[in-house]
Amino acid sequence: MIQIESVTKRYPDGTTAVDDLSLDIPDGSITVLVGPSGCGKTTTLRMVNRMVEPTSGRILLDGSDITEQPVNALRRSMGYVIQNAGLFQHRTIVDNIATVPRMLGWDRRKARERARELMGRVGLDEALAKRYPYQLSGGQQQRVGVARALAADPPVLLMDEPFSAVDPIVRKSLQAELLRIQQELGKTIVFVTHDIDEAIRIGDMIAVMRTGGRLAQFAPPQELLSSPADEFVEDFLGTDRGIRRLSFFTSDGLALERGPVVAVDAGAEQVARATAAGAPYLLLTDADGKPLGWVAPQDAAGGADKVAVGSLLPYGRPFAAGRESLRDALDCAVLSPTGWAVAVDEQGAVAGVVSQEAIGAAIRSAHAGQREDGPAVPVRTTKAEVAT
Ligand SMILES: Nc1ncnc2c1ncn2[C@@H]1O[C@H](COP(=O)(O)OP(=O)(O)OP(=O)(O)O)[C@@H](O)[C@H]1O
Repeated sequence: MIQIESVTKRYPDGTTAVDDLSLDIPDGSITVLVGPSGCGKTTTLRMVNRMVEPTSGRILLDGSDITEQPVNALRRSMGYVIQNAGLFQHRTIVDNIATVPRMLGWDRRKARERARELMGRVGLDEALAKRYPYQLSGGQQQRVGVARALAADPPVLLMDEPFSAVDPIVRKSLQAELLRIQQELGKTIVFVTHDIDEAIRIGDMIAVMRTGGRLAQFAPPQELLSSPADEFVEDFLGTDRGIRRLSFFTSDGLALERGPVVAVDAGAEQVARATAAGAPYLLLTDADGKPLGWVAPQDAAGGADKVAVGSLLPYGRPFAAGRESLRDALDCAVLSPTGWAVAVDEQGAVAGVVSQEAIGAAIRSAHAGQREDGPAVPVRTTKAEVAT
């Protein structure tokens, strides 16, 4: 655990960058420092690896004051990733990643082997190993930066706005990759960003800082969204926090209906049975159970096999039953022309359909459950999928 105890940093020009900050950063999870520009996030991160020394207070790593060990040893136990990756331009990708192992005295072959293994782990094609950084995209360079920080297998990763310079789609895939790596390797990650959406997507714990280097709130994302400590945090979270909070509720408990689902070769009798279930539309599926589209019951009364597939209403984006959140289910229902969301299993076959009203009821009961039981525990798989 990293414990930041009453730490203050005043720069020589009198700027107070961090003011009496105390934080317990748990092991094996992602803690995000978030806040407006200039609120002291980078200064805090750099005090953890002693690139900046506090004016007062102290920082403990596994119970020991970090000033008690040689600074080089401390930094070797902490990978460091920065915006734009900070790669060595004159070194190949594989040698960039092998930098720290080489510094630690590994022979070249072993260090390069490790580097190639890490390329796979961060989703880089091995064919890029011999290239130079300028021959890679921004997103690929950030992956190299993460691989380089992981090379000596440090227990701690410090990441300073690592994904800020890439476009939103690449950024989402880097976030998903980080969550996957975190699940596999269980590192203690301290991540700085000014983007609250990024913080909510990847953080297990989020420290919201305000200008002047003071802590506004330290809480898991779902608690931040449900109970912001004050107006500053509320404003910082933005207007749609109710919707975003739904990302933390699984779609597990949704009552999926199979009644209105009929195969494309269903005859008039089966259609009549499905119609009797009372849903305003029927969902037709192909021979593998995959969704084809919606049809009004009266238009299929002669049998689903008589309906032209081209005339079906589109089913929109289905959601993965149980694996995606209530937010995904609601999004699917809102975007569906019928107001019903389609749930699919891992093979993409229809698991059932669900109306906006039923999703609304599930949201109400999830909120009621949360009020009784305290903050909901985030579903990690859901979270990883949110980031993809
Ligand atoms: N070396 C320095 N000397 C003087 N003031 C500094 C120094 N480094 C940072 N500051 C000031 O300290 C405050 C906190 O800076 P810091 O970089 O930690 O903030 P930040 O939250 O990471 O900002 P950003 O999101 O813009 O990167 C700012 O007012 C900044 O101008």
